[in-house]
Amino acid sequence: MPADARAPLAELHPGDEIGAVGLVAKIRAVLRVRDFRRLWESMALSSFGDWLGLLAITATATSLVDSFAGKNFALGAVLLFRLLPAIVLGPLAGAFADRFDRRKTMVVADVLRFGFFVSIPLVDNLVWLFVAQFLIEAISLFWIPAKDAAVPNMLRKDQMEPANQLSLVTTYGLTPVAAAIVFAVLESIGEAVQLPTWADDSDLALYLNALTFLVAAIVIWNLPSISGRRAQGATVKGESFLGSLTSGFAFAGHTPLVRGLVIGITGAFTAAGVVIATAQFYAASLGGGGAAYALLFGAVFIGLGLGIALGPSVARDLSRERLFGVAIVGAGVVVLLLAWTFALWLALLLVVFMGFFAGIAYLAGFTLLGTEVDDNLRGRTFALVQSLVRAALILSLAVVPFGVGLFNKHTIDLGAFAFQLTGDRIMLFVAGLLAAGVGIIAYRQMDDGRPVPLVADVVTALRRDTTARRRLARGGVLIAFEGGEGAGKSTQVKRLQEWLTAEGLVARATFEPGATPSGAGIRSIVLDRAHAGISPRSEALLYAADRAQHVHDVLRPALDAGEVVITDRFIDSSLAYQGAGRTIPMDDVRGLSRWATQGLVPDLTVLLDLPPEVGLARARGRAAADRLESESLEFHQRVRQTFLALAEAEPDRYLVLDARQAPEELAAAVRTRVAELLSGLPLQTLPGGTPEPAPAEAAEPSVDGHATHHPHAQTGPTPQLHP
Ligand SMILES: Nc1ncnc2c1ncn2[C@@H]1O[C@H](COP(=O)(O)OP(=O)(O)OP(=O)(O)O)[C@@H](O)[C@H]1O
Ligand SMILES: Cc1cn([C@H]2C[C@H](O)[C@@H](COP(=O)(O)O)O2)c(=O)[nH]c1=O
Repeated sequence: MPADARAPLAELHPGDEIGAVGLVAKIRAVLRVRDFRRLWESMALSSFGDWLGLLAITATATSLVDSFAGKNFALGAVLLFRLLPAIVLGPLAGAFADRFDRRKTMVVADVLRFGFFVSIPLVDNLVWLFVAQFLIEAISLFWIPAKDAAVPNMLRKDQMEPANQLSLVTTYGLTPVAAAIVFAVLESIGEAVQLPTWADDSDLALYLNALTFLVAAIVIWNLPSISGRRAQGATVKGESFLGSLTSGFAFAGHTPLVRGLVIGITGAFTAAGVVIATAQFYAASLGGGGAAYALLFGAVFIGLGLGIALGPSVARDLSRERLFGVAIVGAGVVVLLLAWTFALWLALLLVVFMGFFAGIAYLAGFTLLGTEVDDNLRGRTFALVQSLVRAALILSLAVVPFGVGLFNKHTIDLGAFAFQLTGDRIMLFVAGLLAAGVGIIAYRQMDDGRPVPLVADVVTALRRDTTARRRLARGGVLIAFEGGEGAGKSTQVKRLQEWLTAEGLVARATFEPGATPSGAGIRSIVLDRAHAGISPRSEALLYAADRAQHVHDVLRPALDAGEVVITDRFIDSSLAYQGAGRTIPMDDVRGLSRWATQGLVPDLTVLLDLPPEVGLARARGRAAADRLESESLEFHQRVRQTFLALAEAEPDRYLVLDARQAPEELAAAVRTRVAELLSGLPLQTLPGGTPEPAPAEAAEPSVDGHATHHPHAQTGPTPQLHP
């Protein structure tokens, strides 16, 4: 077809799609947002301080008592005082974060934490240590929801997931390691050098920790964007503090998505508490003692890290609502398996998997809270979750030892196989059931009623099978025609569209390159013989750009509406012409096209195969040769061989026809195959199966530049087709 012979189908739409970009690039992009970067830096500093503080406080607490029991009591009390305030103060802190200037809340909290941390070594007394610890935790409860609620205002919705990945890896991966190293260094300095009494033992670590909060306060003070609209004062007009507290609870209770998240997160943390509380008994039962315990502990963190880092890309196509429930159920199933595992190596492997699922669920839940909850309720929602999480942890840590003691040891004799059933394993089993149960409940609460069955959704998402996913989502059908010059593609596309329309289906004919206004510009560049100097790579990029716009403006909307879309050329043309013709590595061309189309693959590709000399002669009978038609015969032979090789690699998805046959014969063969393909699919049908007055109308663009849906069309089962 001549370079300028095609009419544009749709106007350029200004919205840009975000492509599949690597995690590092996404994180870099997030860090380029100045205010988020500063907040992240200060959060990293505070988190480092927190871990250092925990190490220093536990060391100080145990150093302040002498007996073994006393040391254990002091250690337990430190952890209890860390968790306790959240239960009482968490919801209040959330209402505070939603009502008042979040920046001021965070700065005041950091300054107070600085003061209390400095006071611990100065007062040097166990009771004050507990009091200070309680107060620091209580203050942190105001800082955390203010920060969590502020972040979504700094970033785009699609940036929340990488931002959370970065925050979680920083808080649970980088800063604890850094804190442990610094703590060890400070401890050895304390041992090597004679220090004054106000700076001995773990005091240096506590002072350094205090300093981190002061620096964080200064950084946050200089970030006015954290305040947002709250800079002008309280924003919840006409609502008392108590009122906003209760409306926060009501929101969480009555919004299925949030209810599902709260149930899922709380249940998962209860189960996590059980796993933590039984870990030492379990490690002992594996015969590994303290070393096994340390290994299991490390394995959880490896799993968590992998889940947080890789989860979003592994399950890229799955909705986060579904991913959340599925991941909790996954973690629960692994815990159930752990309860019956007696080999250390297997237990370690399962624990990595458990951490992996837990990491995915945590990231998905946290991201959903940030993206789906309105700014004016976000603080309360985050705070409610953190209170429940801590309460769940305390409860399971307190109750589980009784459960373990209660069941004690029983030997189960199955004749050929006897094993010991211990309380810790029974508790683990209960934890697994609990996690799987809450995962299912959360999934049910949060499911948005999409018609795609869960298992098929998960399997196709993991396989990246976009075609199957489109089918599952009751999307339309994409048919591509491929072949060399003059093979008869345009002729067959037109015939097929006319037949489908006569059969009562909404069928859209389109083409590449040039089906959009910007694509038309690209078409005239790539096909104009005057542009002889275009390099192969730039040619490949031009075709990919045309395709990206084509998918965005024409193919996607039409497929989403359930139409049958027939395109004259698609990805295979790039592989054949730019890959084989221009000898660009196939994988590069494939990657480029995949990126441009976001993985869109035709349901059927009809290859009209013709010796290039015949096709070129046909094309030349029609118009003067364009830039690509003017290429050598060897070039066109490579193109033909590549088309054939692509079809050979996937015979089920291709229909290869000898294009030397008469147009009618070809059209009949195409109809037979398409009738088979469409049989029973729910597609857009014309009212009463009435044929369209003019076939081209179905492909008319709307005024906003997007493909239109036929005004009277409806989605229904495909009528019996008559090939
Ligand atoms: N089966 C056929 N046998 C003989 N001639 C045909 C056949 N199909 C189409 N033609 C003729 O060959 C020419 C090219 O056909 P058509 O435009 O459909 O091919 P095309 O593959 O779309 O070409 P291009 O790749 O240049 O866009 C037209 O003149 C058309 O009438
Ligand atoms: C999509 C696509 C096309 N080409 C080439 C193939 C043809 O020579 C022209 C298009 O002309 P037609 O008359 O519309 O068939 O462009 C290509 O090289 N790479 C592609 O991806």
